[in-house]
Amino acid sequence: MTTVLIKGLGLIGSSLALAIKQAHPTVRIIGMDRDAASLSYACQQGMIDDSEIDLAATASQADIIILAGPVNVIVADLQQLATVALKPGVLVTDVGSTKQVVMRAARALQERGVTFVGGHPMAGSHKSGVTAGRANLFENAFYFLVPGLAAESAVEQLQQLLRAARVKWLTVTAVQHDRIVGQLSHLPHVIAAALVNQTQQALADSPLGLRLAAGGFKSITRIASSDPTMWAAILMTNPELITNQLQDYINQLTHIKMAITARDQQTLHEFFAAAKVTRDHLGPEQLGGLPNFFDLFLNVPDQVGAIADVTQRLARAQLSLINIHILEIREDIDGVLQLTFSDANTQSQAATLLVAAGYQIVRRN
Ligand SMILES: NC(=O)c1ccc[n+]([C@@H]2O[C@H](COP(=O)([O-])OP(=O)(O)OC[C@H]3O[C@@H](n4cnc5c(N)ncnc54)[C@H](O)[C@@H]3O)[C@@H](O)[C@H]2O)c1
Ligand SMILES: O=C(O)C(=O)C[C@]1(C(=O)O)C=C[C@@H](O)C=C1
Repeated sequence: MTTVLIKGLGLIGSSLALAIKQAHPTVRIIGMDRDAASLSYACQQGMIDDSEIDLAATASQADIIILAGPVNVIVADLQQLATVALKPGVLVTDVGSTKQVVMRAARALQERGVTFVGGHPMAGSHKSGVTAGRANLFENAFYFLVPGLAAESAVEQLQQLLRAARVKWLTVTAVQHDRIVGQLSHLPHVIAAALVNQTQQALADSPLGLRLAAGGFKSITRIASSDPTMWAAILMTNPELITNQLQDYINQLTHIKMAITARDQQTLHEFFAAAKVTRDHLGPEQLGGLPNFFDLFLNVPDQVGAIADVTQRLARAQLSLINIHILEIREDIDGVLQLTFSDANTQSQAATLLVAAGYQIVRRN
């Protein structure tokens, strides 16, 4: 029986566990996480078979080890794995969003003859944690592989293990990876967070402030809701490339600022026209991955049992919730519940059901 150890059972680790179980129900999955509640949730949901807390003591049981914590934790795990007993023939991989630092950290392990394949599914979400995990999170998305010194058979073994994830595999070097992903993922996260922070400050004196935002602000800033720990770790492990890309971006802003100052209509038009041509050629089929998560924002009264009423109605109709988040419940004032579903159909059925029960949907994403 194959044993897979997944360390870090958050969004990505749990989604991989679900995909592995789907294609290989007999594989034994050992889950590791510093958060006990995540481990017990994963056990209850059948994502994992066993939970452990000590990597050094558990690693030797595994045929495949998947490191799925924040990048700095992956680096520390690789350093630790280089010093402990491992099964002969074990395959180690990771899912970290930066690859040069990870490949460097894997060297000591490789020098011991252990196979390491760097990995990075280019899909995810601004949501984090085990409750957001789902088997089809990566469907149709690119999954970068950095084989380094690993043999082709090791890559095939990993692809076979994760076949239910239905990804598009792409082999790259660590340098290629960090440059492309820096531009397509790391830089946008910096920009989104900077825009939210700057807007918050700029509108601090406006009574409704950010609440007046419509589609434009919401689309460009969704990812500002991502996990700060994960993103700090990513920027700390790809600093040179990101600062260069950030400087190029600042140059673009300076250029457009100068055009606005000079009332240079032609430059402004060219600026937007060039971006439109590029973006219009990127249809959904060119952009990897399925749409993300489907949210309903619901007004709920400040009454005992109000949240239970919502969840019970959904459960009776067999409409599965991925996540529930209380955004605001203040005494004597209606609160807002954020309900997250895995697909548009469930979201729409839930909306119909809840509206029929008298609830008011204030927003849907
Ligand atoms: N979120 C995304 O969109 C995305 C996409 C692709 C890859 N990644 C990468 O995948 C990795 C995991 O990201 P995620 O979105 O699943 O994050 P997450 O926050 O949902 O999960 C991380 C998990 O690691 C656990 N953890 C943190 N430090 C730990 C430690 N020292 N020991 C044990 N467990 C620890 C946390 O408790 C949490 O359960 C990161 O390296 C990230 O860069 C993220
Ligand atoms: O969809 C999102 O919310 C994501 O941020 C996913 C996203 C990205 O596209 O930037 C984030 C980090 C990853 O390493 C890969 C994918």
